[in-house]
Order: sequence, then C-alpha cells, then structure tokens
Amino acid sequence: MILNLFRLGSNPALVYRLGILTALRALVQGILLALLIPIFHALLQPQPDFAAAGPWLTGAAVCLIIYWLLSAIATPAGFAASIELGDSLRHRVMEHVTRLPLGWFTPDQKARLSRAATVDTTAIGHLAVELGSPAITATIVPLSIIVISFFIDWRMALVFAAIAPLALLTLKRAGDIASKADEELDAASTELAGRAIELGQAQIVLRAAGQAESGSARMQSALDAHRDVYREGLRQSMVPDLTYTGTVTLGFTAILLLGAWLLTSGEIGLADAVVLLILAVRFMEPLGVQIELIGALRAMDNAVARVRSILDTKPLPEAPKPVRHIEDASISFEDVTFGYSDAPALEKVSFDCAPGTMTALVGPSGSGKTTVTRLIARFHDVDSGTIRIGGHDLRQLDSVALMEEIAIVFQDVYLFDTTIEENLRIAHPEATEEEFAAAARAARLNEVVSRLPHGWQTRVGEGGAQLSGGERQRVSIARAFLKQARIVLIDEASSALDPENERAVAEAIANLSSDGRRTVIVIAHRPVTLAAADQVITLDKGRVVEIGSPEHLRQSGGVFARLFSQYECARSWRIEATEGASQ
Ligand SMILES: Nc1ncnc2c1ncn2[C@@H]1O[C@H](COP(=O)(O)OP(=O)(O)OP(=O)(O)O)[C@@H](O)[C@H]1O
Repeated sequence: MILNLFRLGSNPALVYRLGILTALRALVQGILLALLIPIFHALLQPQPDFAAAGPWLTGAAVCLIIYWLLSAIATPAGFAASIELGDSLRHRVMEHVTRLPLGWFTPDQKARLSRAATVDTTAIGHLAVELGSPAITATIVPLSIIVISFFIDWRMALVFAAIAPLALLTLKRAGDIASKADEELDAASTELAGRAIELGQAQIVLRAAGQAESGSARMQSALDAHRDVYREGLRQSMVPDLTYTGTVTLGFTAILLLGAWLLTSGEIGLADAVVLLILAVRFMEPLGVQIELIGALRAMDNAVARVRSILDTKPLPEAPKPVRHIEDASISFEDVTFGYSDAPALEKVSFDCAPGTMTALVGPSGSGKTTVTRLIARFHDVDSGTIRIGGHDLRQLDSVALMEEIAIVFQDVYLFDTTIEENLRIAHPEATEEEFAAAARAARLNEVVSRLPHGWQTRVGEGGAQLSGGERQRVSIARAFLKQARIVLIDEASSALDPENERAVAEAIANLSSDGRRTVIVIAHRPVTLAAADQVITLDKGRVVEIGSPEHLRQSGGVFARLFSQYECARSWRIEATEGASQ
C-alpha cells in the first residue's frame, strides 16, 4: 500500500519525512517500555532502591520529552503533508488530463476525473497521514515488544512472536475482503449516483409521460443494489474480523497464563511479571487497531489505483520535430479507417476540402459524421490511412498549433457560469474591442445581447442555462469568429429552434465561410445550411457514399436527395406548427 503511494510519485519526500518521524516515535515508545524492566526491578521490592531506579527514571523522562517533541513536530508535519499530498496530486491529475486527447473525455471518464480530483485525492492526502502513522506505530511497537520480552523470558518472547504472524495472516485475509468489498461498493455508488442524476434530469420527460414511478423504480433498484452490496461486504468481513479478534484474544490469554505460571513457579519475579503484563496490554492494543485500519487502508489503496489509472493514461504521441506552421487550412482524408472498438466507425474514408470552403456532412444517425470532425481535431488517432491539414500529416503537427487553428462549435455548447462577455473572450482574451464587436455581429450575437437587461454583463447561469439552445450556439459561433481559427468544425443543432434563432444560426454559419478565410466542416441538418455548402459528403455506415455540390446531389436522387427532402418536410411542419401556434 505504502509502495503504491510512492509509485504515485507525489512528493515522496513528504511521505518519507512523516514516516521517519512516526517510526522514531514508535521506537521511543519501545525504549520507554524496555526501561520499565530496570525501573520495576529497582522499585518493586520490599525495600525500593530509588538510587538504582534514578538513572532509568531520568532516561524515561528524557524519552518522554523526546516523544513529546517528535509529536510536536509530527502533528503539524502530518497536517501539512495531508494538505500538500492531496493538493499536489490534484494538480498532477488536472495537469495530466490537459495533455490527454479530447477523445478521452467520455461521460464515464469525466465522472472518474471528477471523483479523482475531489474525493480520491483528498482521501489519499487525508488517509495517508491519518492511517499511515497509526499503521507504522501498530507495526513497530509490537516488534519492539517481542525484542524486549526476550530479555525477560524467551518462552514469553516466543508466544509474542507466534501471535504476530497469525494475526497478520488473518489481517491480510480481512484486508483482501475489505478491498473487494470497497471496489464493489464503489461500483454500486457510481451506479447510484448515475441513477440519481438521471432521475433529476429525466423528471420532466418521466412526469409528462406519466412514468414518474418507473424512474423512481430504477432509482429504488439502484438503492437496493447499493444496500445489498454494503450488507454483503459487512457479512463477508465478519468471519475474518472475528477470526482476527479471536486470534488476538487467544494470544492475550496465552500470555496471561504463561505469565502466571512463570510467576508461581518462581521463574520470574513480581517486577518482571508486572512488566510482562504491561507489555501484553501494549502488544494487544495496536494489534486491535490494525483490524480497524486495514479496511480504510485498502480503501485508500483503491483510491490510489483509481488516480493512477488516470495518471497512467498516455497522451497521444507527439512527433519528435512537430510542424508548428500550417500554411493553409486544406483538409484531406486519405483512406482513413478508425474504430472506437473492434467495429470500424469509419472505413476507407477519402475526401478533400479546399481552404476557405464549406463542406456539409450528412448521413443517417451513426454513419460517422461526428467521428470525422473528432478525428480532424485529433480527439483520437486514425487506425490506418492519413488525415492531412495544410498538406501535413495530422500526427506531425504540434498539438498546440493544431488547436490554435481549430474552433469547435458542437451541439452541447458549454458556457461557463459567468457573463456573456467573459464566455466570449475566453476564445481570444487579447481581442480588441473592434474584433470583439465584429465577432458578435457576424454571429448575430449582438441582437441577443441587446435584448438582455444587463447586456454583455448578463450572467449565463450554470452551463449557459439562462440562454436558449440557439442563443448558446450563437455564443459558440461568435467564439469561433473571435478565435480567428482557420478551421471551424460545426455540429449544427438537430433540435428544433424557433424561426428567428434558426435564421440567425444559419446566417452565422454561412458568414463563417463567406469571406473565404475559413474551412468549415458542418454536420448539417437544415436545408438552408446544406444549400450554402460548397460540397456535400454523404456518409453511410462509416463509408463515403456520395460527394458533390448540393445541387448536383439533389438531382442525382441518392441518399442525400432523400435526406434533403426529409429535412425540408420536417422544416415546413415546424413552420406550420409555429404559425398555427401564433394565430
Ligand atoms: N465514444 C464512442 N465510443 C464507442 N463508439 C462510439 C463512440 N462515439 C461513436 N461511436 C460509434 O461510432 C459510430 C459512428 O458514430 P458517430 O457519432 O460518428 O455517428 P454520427 O453520424 O455522428 O451519428 P449522429 O448523427 O447520431 O450523431 C456509431 O456506430 C457509434 O455508435
């Protein structure tokens, strides 16, 4: 466990320092116990010999002072180590994930990251100190007692020495069970957390469908599973816990019986018997603590493993001499094949996008449109084939230079819970007022802002909740304008927007490519966006099935023509519905 903590590599000097301080403190405790032998020998006689006890008592007093001093150093050092350990780990995790490919950030990984950065790192910092110190003491003190007891009676030392490995064996078994139970409880807790979030998010849908109870039923079954896992963990831990306590109690009884026999048979005197009694109590006390510590230590070990699994994830490989300057924003796919798992999401996909043009991606759900855009932003590396930007293999480009060239306008636009202005400026903090205003105009965001009571200073709420979907997209498009990236990847909102937002978003997307400075790839769902594209690529089951101008493909009567008329149909229904509602 301690080794795992070391392998985590987070400030090992701190852990060392605290470990050494704690070990020294435990050794001083051992010496104090050893001093009891001469002290009791001198004092526990019909005529106590204070002169003989004097130096030993002085030695014990010095030990007590050293013990106190070590505690005075170790306690604040422990607090500092706990905070520093958690904090440095948290920073390492956060720094590390900024180098991971964007494809790593799936909902599961985000949940893991959130847990690692909050609960796990704090628990590691806290537990390493809170549990590490007693664990070291609980190991060193019994070991010193075995050594000390040799000086009183070797048979007693043997009994002490026999108890320790037996206790450790049962302790290990208890630890293994605790570890497994903790893992299972962790999985059940994650499931429960997921169900709780789902229950909150799906309330409107469930109630509208009169299915509120079915949502509660899913939650209830997660609660039941959690309770069962917890109960099972406790049940399984009962046997090794009881075996451990039984071993320790039997050991204590054996020591008492042997001590009584040694005393009555005259093998040891009263002083040695009293010392042995004290040693026996001190021997059993930390062993009793171990069983309580082991579960928590194993839980910490699991937290360490979770944090390590994030830190061990490798960033995508960087070229030894990465290309930092990209001449033009052309994009080309050459025989690209890629799969998230065994089944390919894209197969032998080839196309070219000239700089300054707009390419619309269309195709049925699951055909691979989003995957194309993710691969351009190097969320993942291709399995085979090559993607080129400005003629350079994507893998040869410097990752920072690549991200500077790319703006992403996906459907799930994330806005920070701050003002609209700050949400926009994040794309280019040094932008001038003119650039800022031009970006807002081009994205038709200025119209949104002029209607808001606090204008640019309006707070958008958590995740942008105060804005409508279309308004959020306009903020996101304005970011793309402001960033002055030469490649813009857009996943047009597939959900229905009100006519005003729909027009504004379509116009903002058209504006992106109209000045010929940006290469735009848009996953298009609206006829107006499709009509504005220079070329359309139709995908089906991960393969390119059509490439051409929108006009040409409409006339050719293929997949695109079918999808186009579906989109038009859906749009006219929406307009009719809106007009009907407003009459
Ligand atoms: N993160 C992922 N992990 C595993 N498989 C994935 C992942 N993302 C997409 N896929 C799979 O890859 C294939 C292509 O998905 P992709 O999202 O690119 O399609 P799409 O055309 O954008 O679909 P939609 O229009 O529904 O968004 C699908 O079979 C999908 O299930």
